[in-house]
Amino acid sequence: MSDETIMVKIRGLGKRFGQIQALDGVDLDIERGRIIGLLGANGAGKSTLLRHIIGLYLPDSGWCTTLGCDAGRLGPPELARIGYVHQEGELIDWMTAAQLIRYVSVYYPNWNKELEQRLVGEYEISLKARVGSLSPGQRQRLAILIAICFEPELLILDEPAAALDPLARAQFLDLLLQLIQDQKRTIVISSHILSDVEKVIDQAVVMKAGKIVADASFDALREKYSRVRLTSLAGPLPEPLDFANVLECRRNQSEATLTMHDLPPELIEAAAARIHCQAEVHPLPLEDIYRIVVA
Ligand SMILES: Nc1ncnc2c1ncn2[C@@H]1O[C@H](COP(=O)(O)OP(=O)(O)OP(=O)(O)O)[C@@H](O)[C@H]1O
Repeated sequence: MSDETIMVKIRGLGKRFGQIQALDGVDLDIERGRIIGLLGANGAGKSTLLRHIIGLYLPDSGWCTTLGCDAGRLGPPELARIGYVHQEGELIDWMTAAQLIRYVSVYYPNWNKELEQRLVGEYEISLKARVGSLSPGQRQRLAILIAICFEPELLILDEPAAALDPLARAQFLDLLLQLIQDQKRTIVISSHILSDVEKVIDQAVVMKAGKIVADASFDALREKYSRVRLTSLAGPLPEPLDFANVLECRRNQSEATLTMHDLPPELIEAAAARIHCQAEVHPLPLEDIYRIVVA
């Protein structure tokens, strides 16, 4: 794949904080135009990985290039193409929201004034309020506005929705969906709210104890895992059920719900017909896929 299409390339990345191996041999390619969900339990290494991508941390071993440049040496031209929103977003507290927006926007020739005005309205940002007086959710909205309005090619979102109320989260997801209409934009989003993430991502990267344990297109994961509801058409279900590739089974006399992997719907339906059952095959929600992958 040409380097033009790879926004971030990571090989053998390792980072230790004292006794803690926060990253342990991470390899990852992030392609242009993708929206990637970075998932993992608390302490899995997500924020540490994202901070390496933008050069805030330097690796102990391995390397990371971002926009074709060693991440530790990103300069103003590259940083002007990267947006970053994180949980502890540091904003300038003594300014009003309006002053902060103006202060940031002058640095960016691409600043999208129309998007700014739309987000100020949709997010109900009080322009006259001092940044330091805003609630965590209001600060988060302001941080999102600032990271998005200069139209970065690469947008790194570290738990961007953690402080948002359900309505603001839904608005934020809509906004992400609009942003990715632009095929050139790439978004990496870490979040624990998997029901949100699954609405927008097309690649899932799952971390556990500093390693990547899954890196796949979301479509491939949804093909790999399925939930099957079996209903007996004649008499009780056989005991045991003669099905391959079953990860979990809940059943009673006449119905069963199976979590399965690597079995196409045609084969599931054929196996169900052999035991006189009807099978409904559904994709597995991301939350369940995640549970299986990190087990
Ligand atoms: N600056 C630091 N100093 C010391 N330890 C750190 C530092 N940053 C991260 N760690 C440790 O590295 C590990 C990975 O942390 P990281 O913040 O990357 O995890 P995470 O997956 O983002 O977690 P969460 O979902 O809770 O945000 C944790 O054990 C954390 O305590």
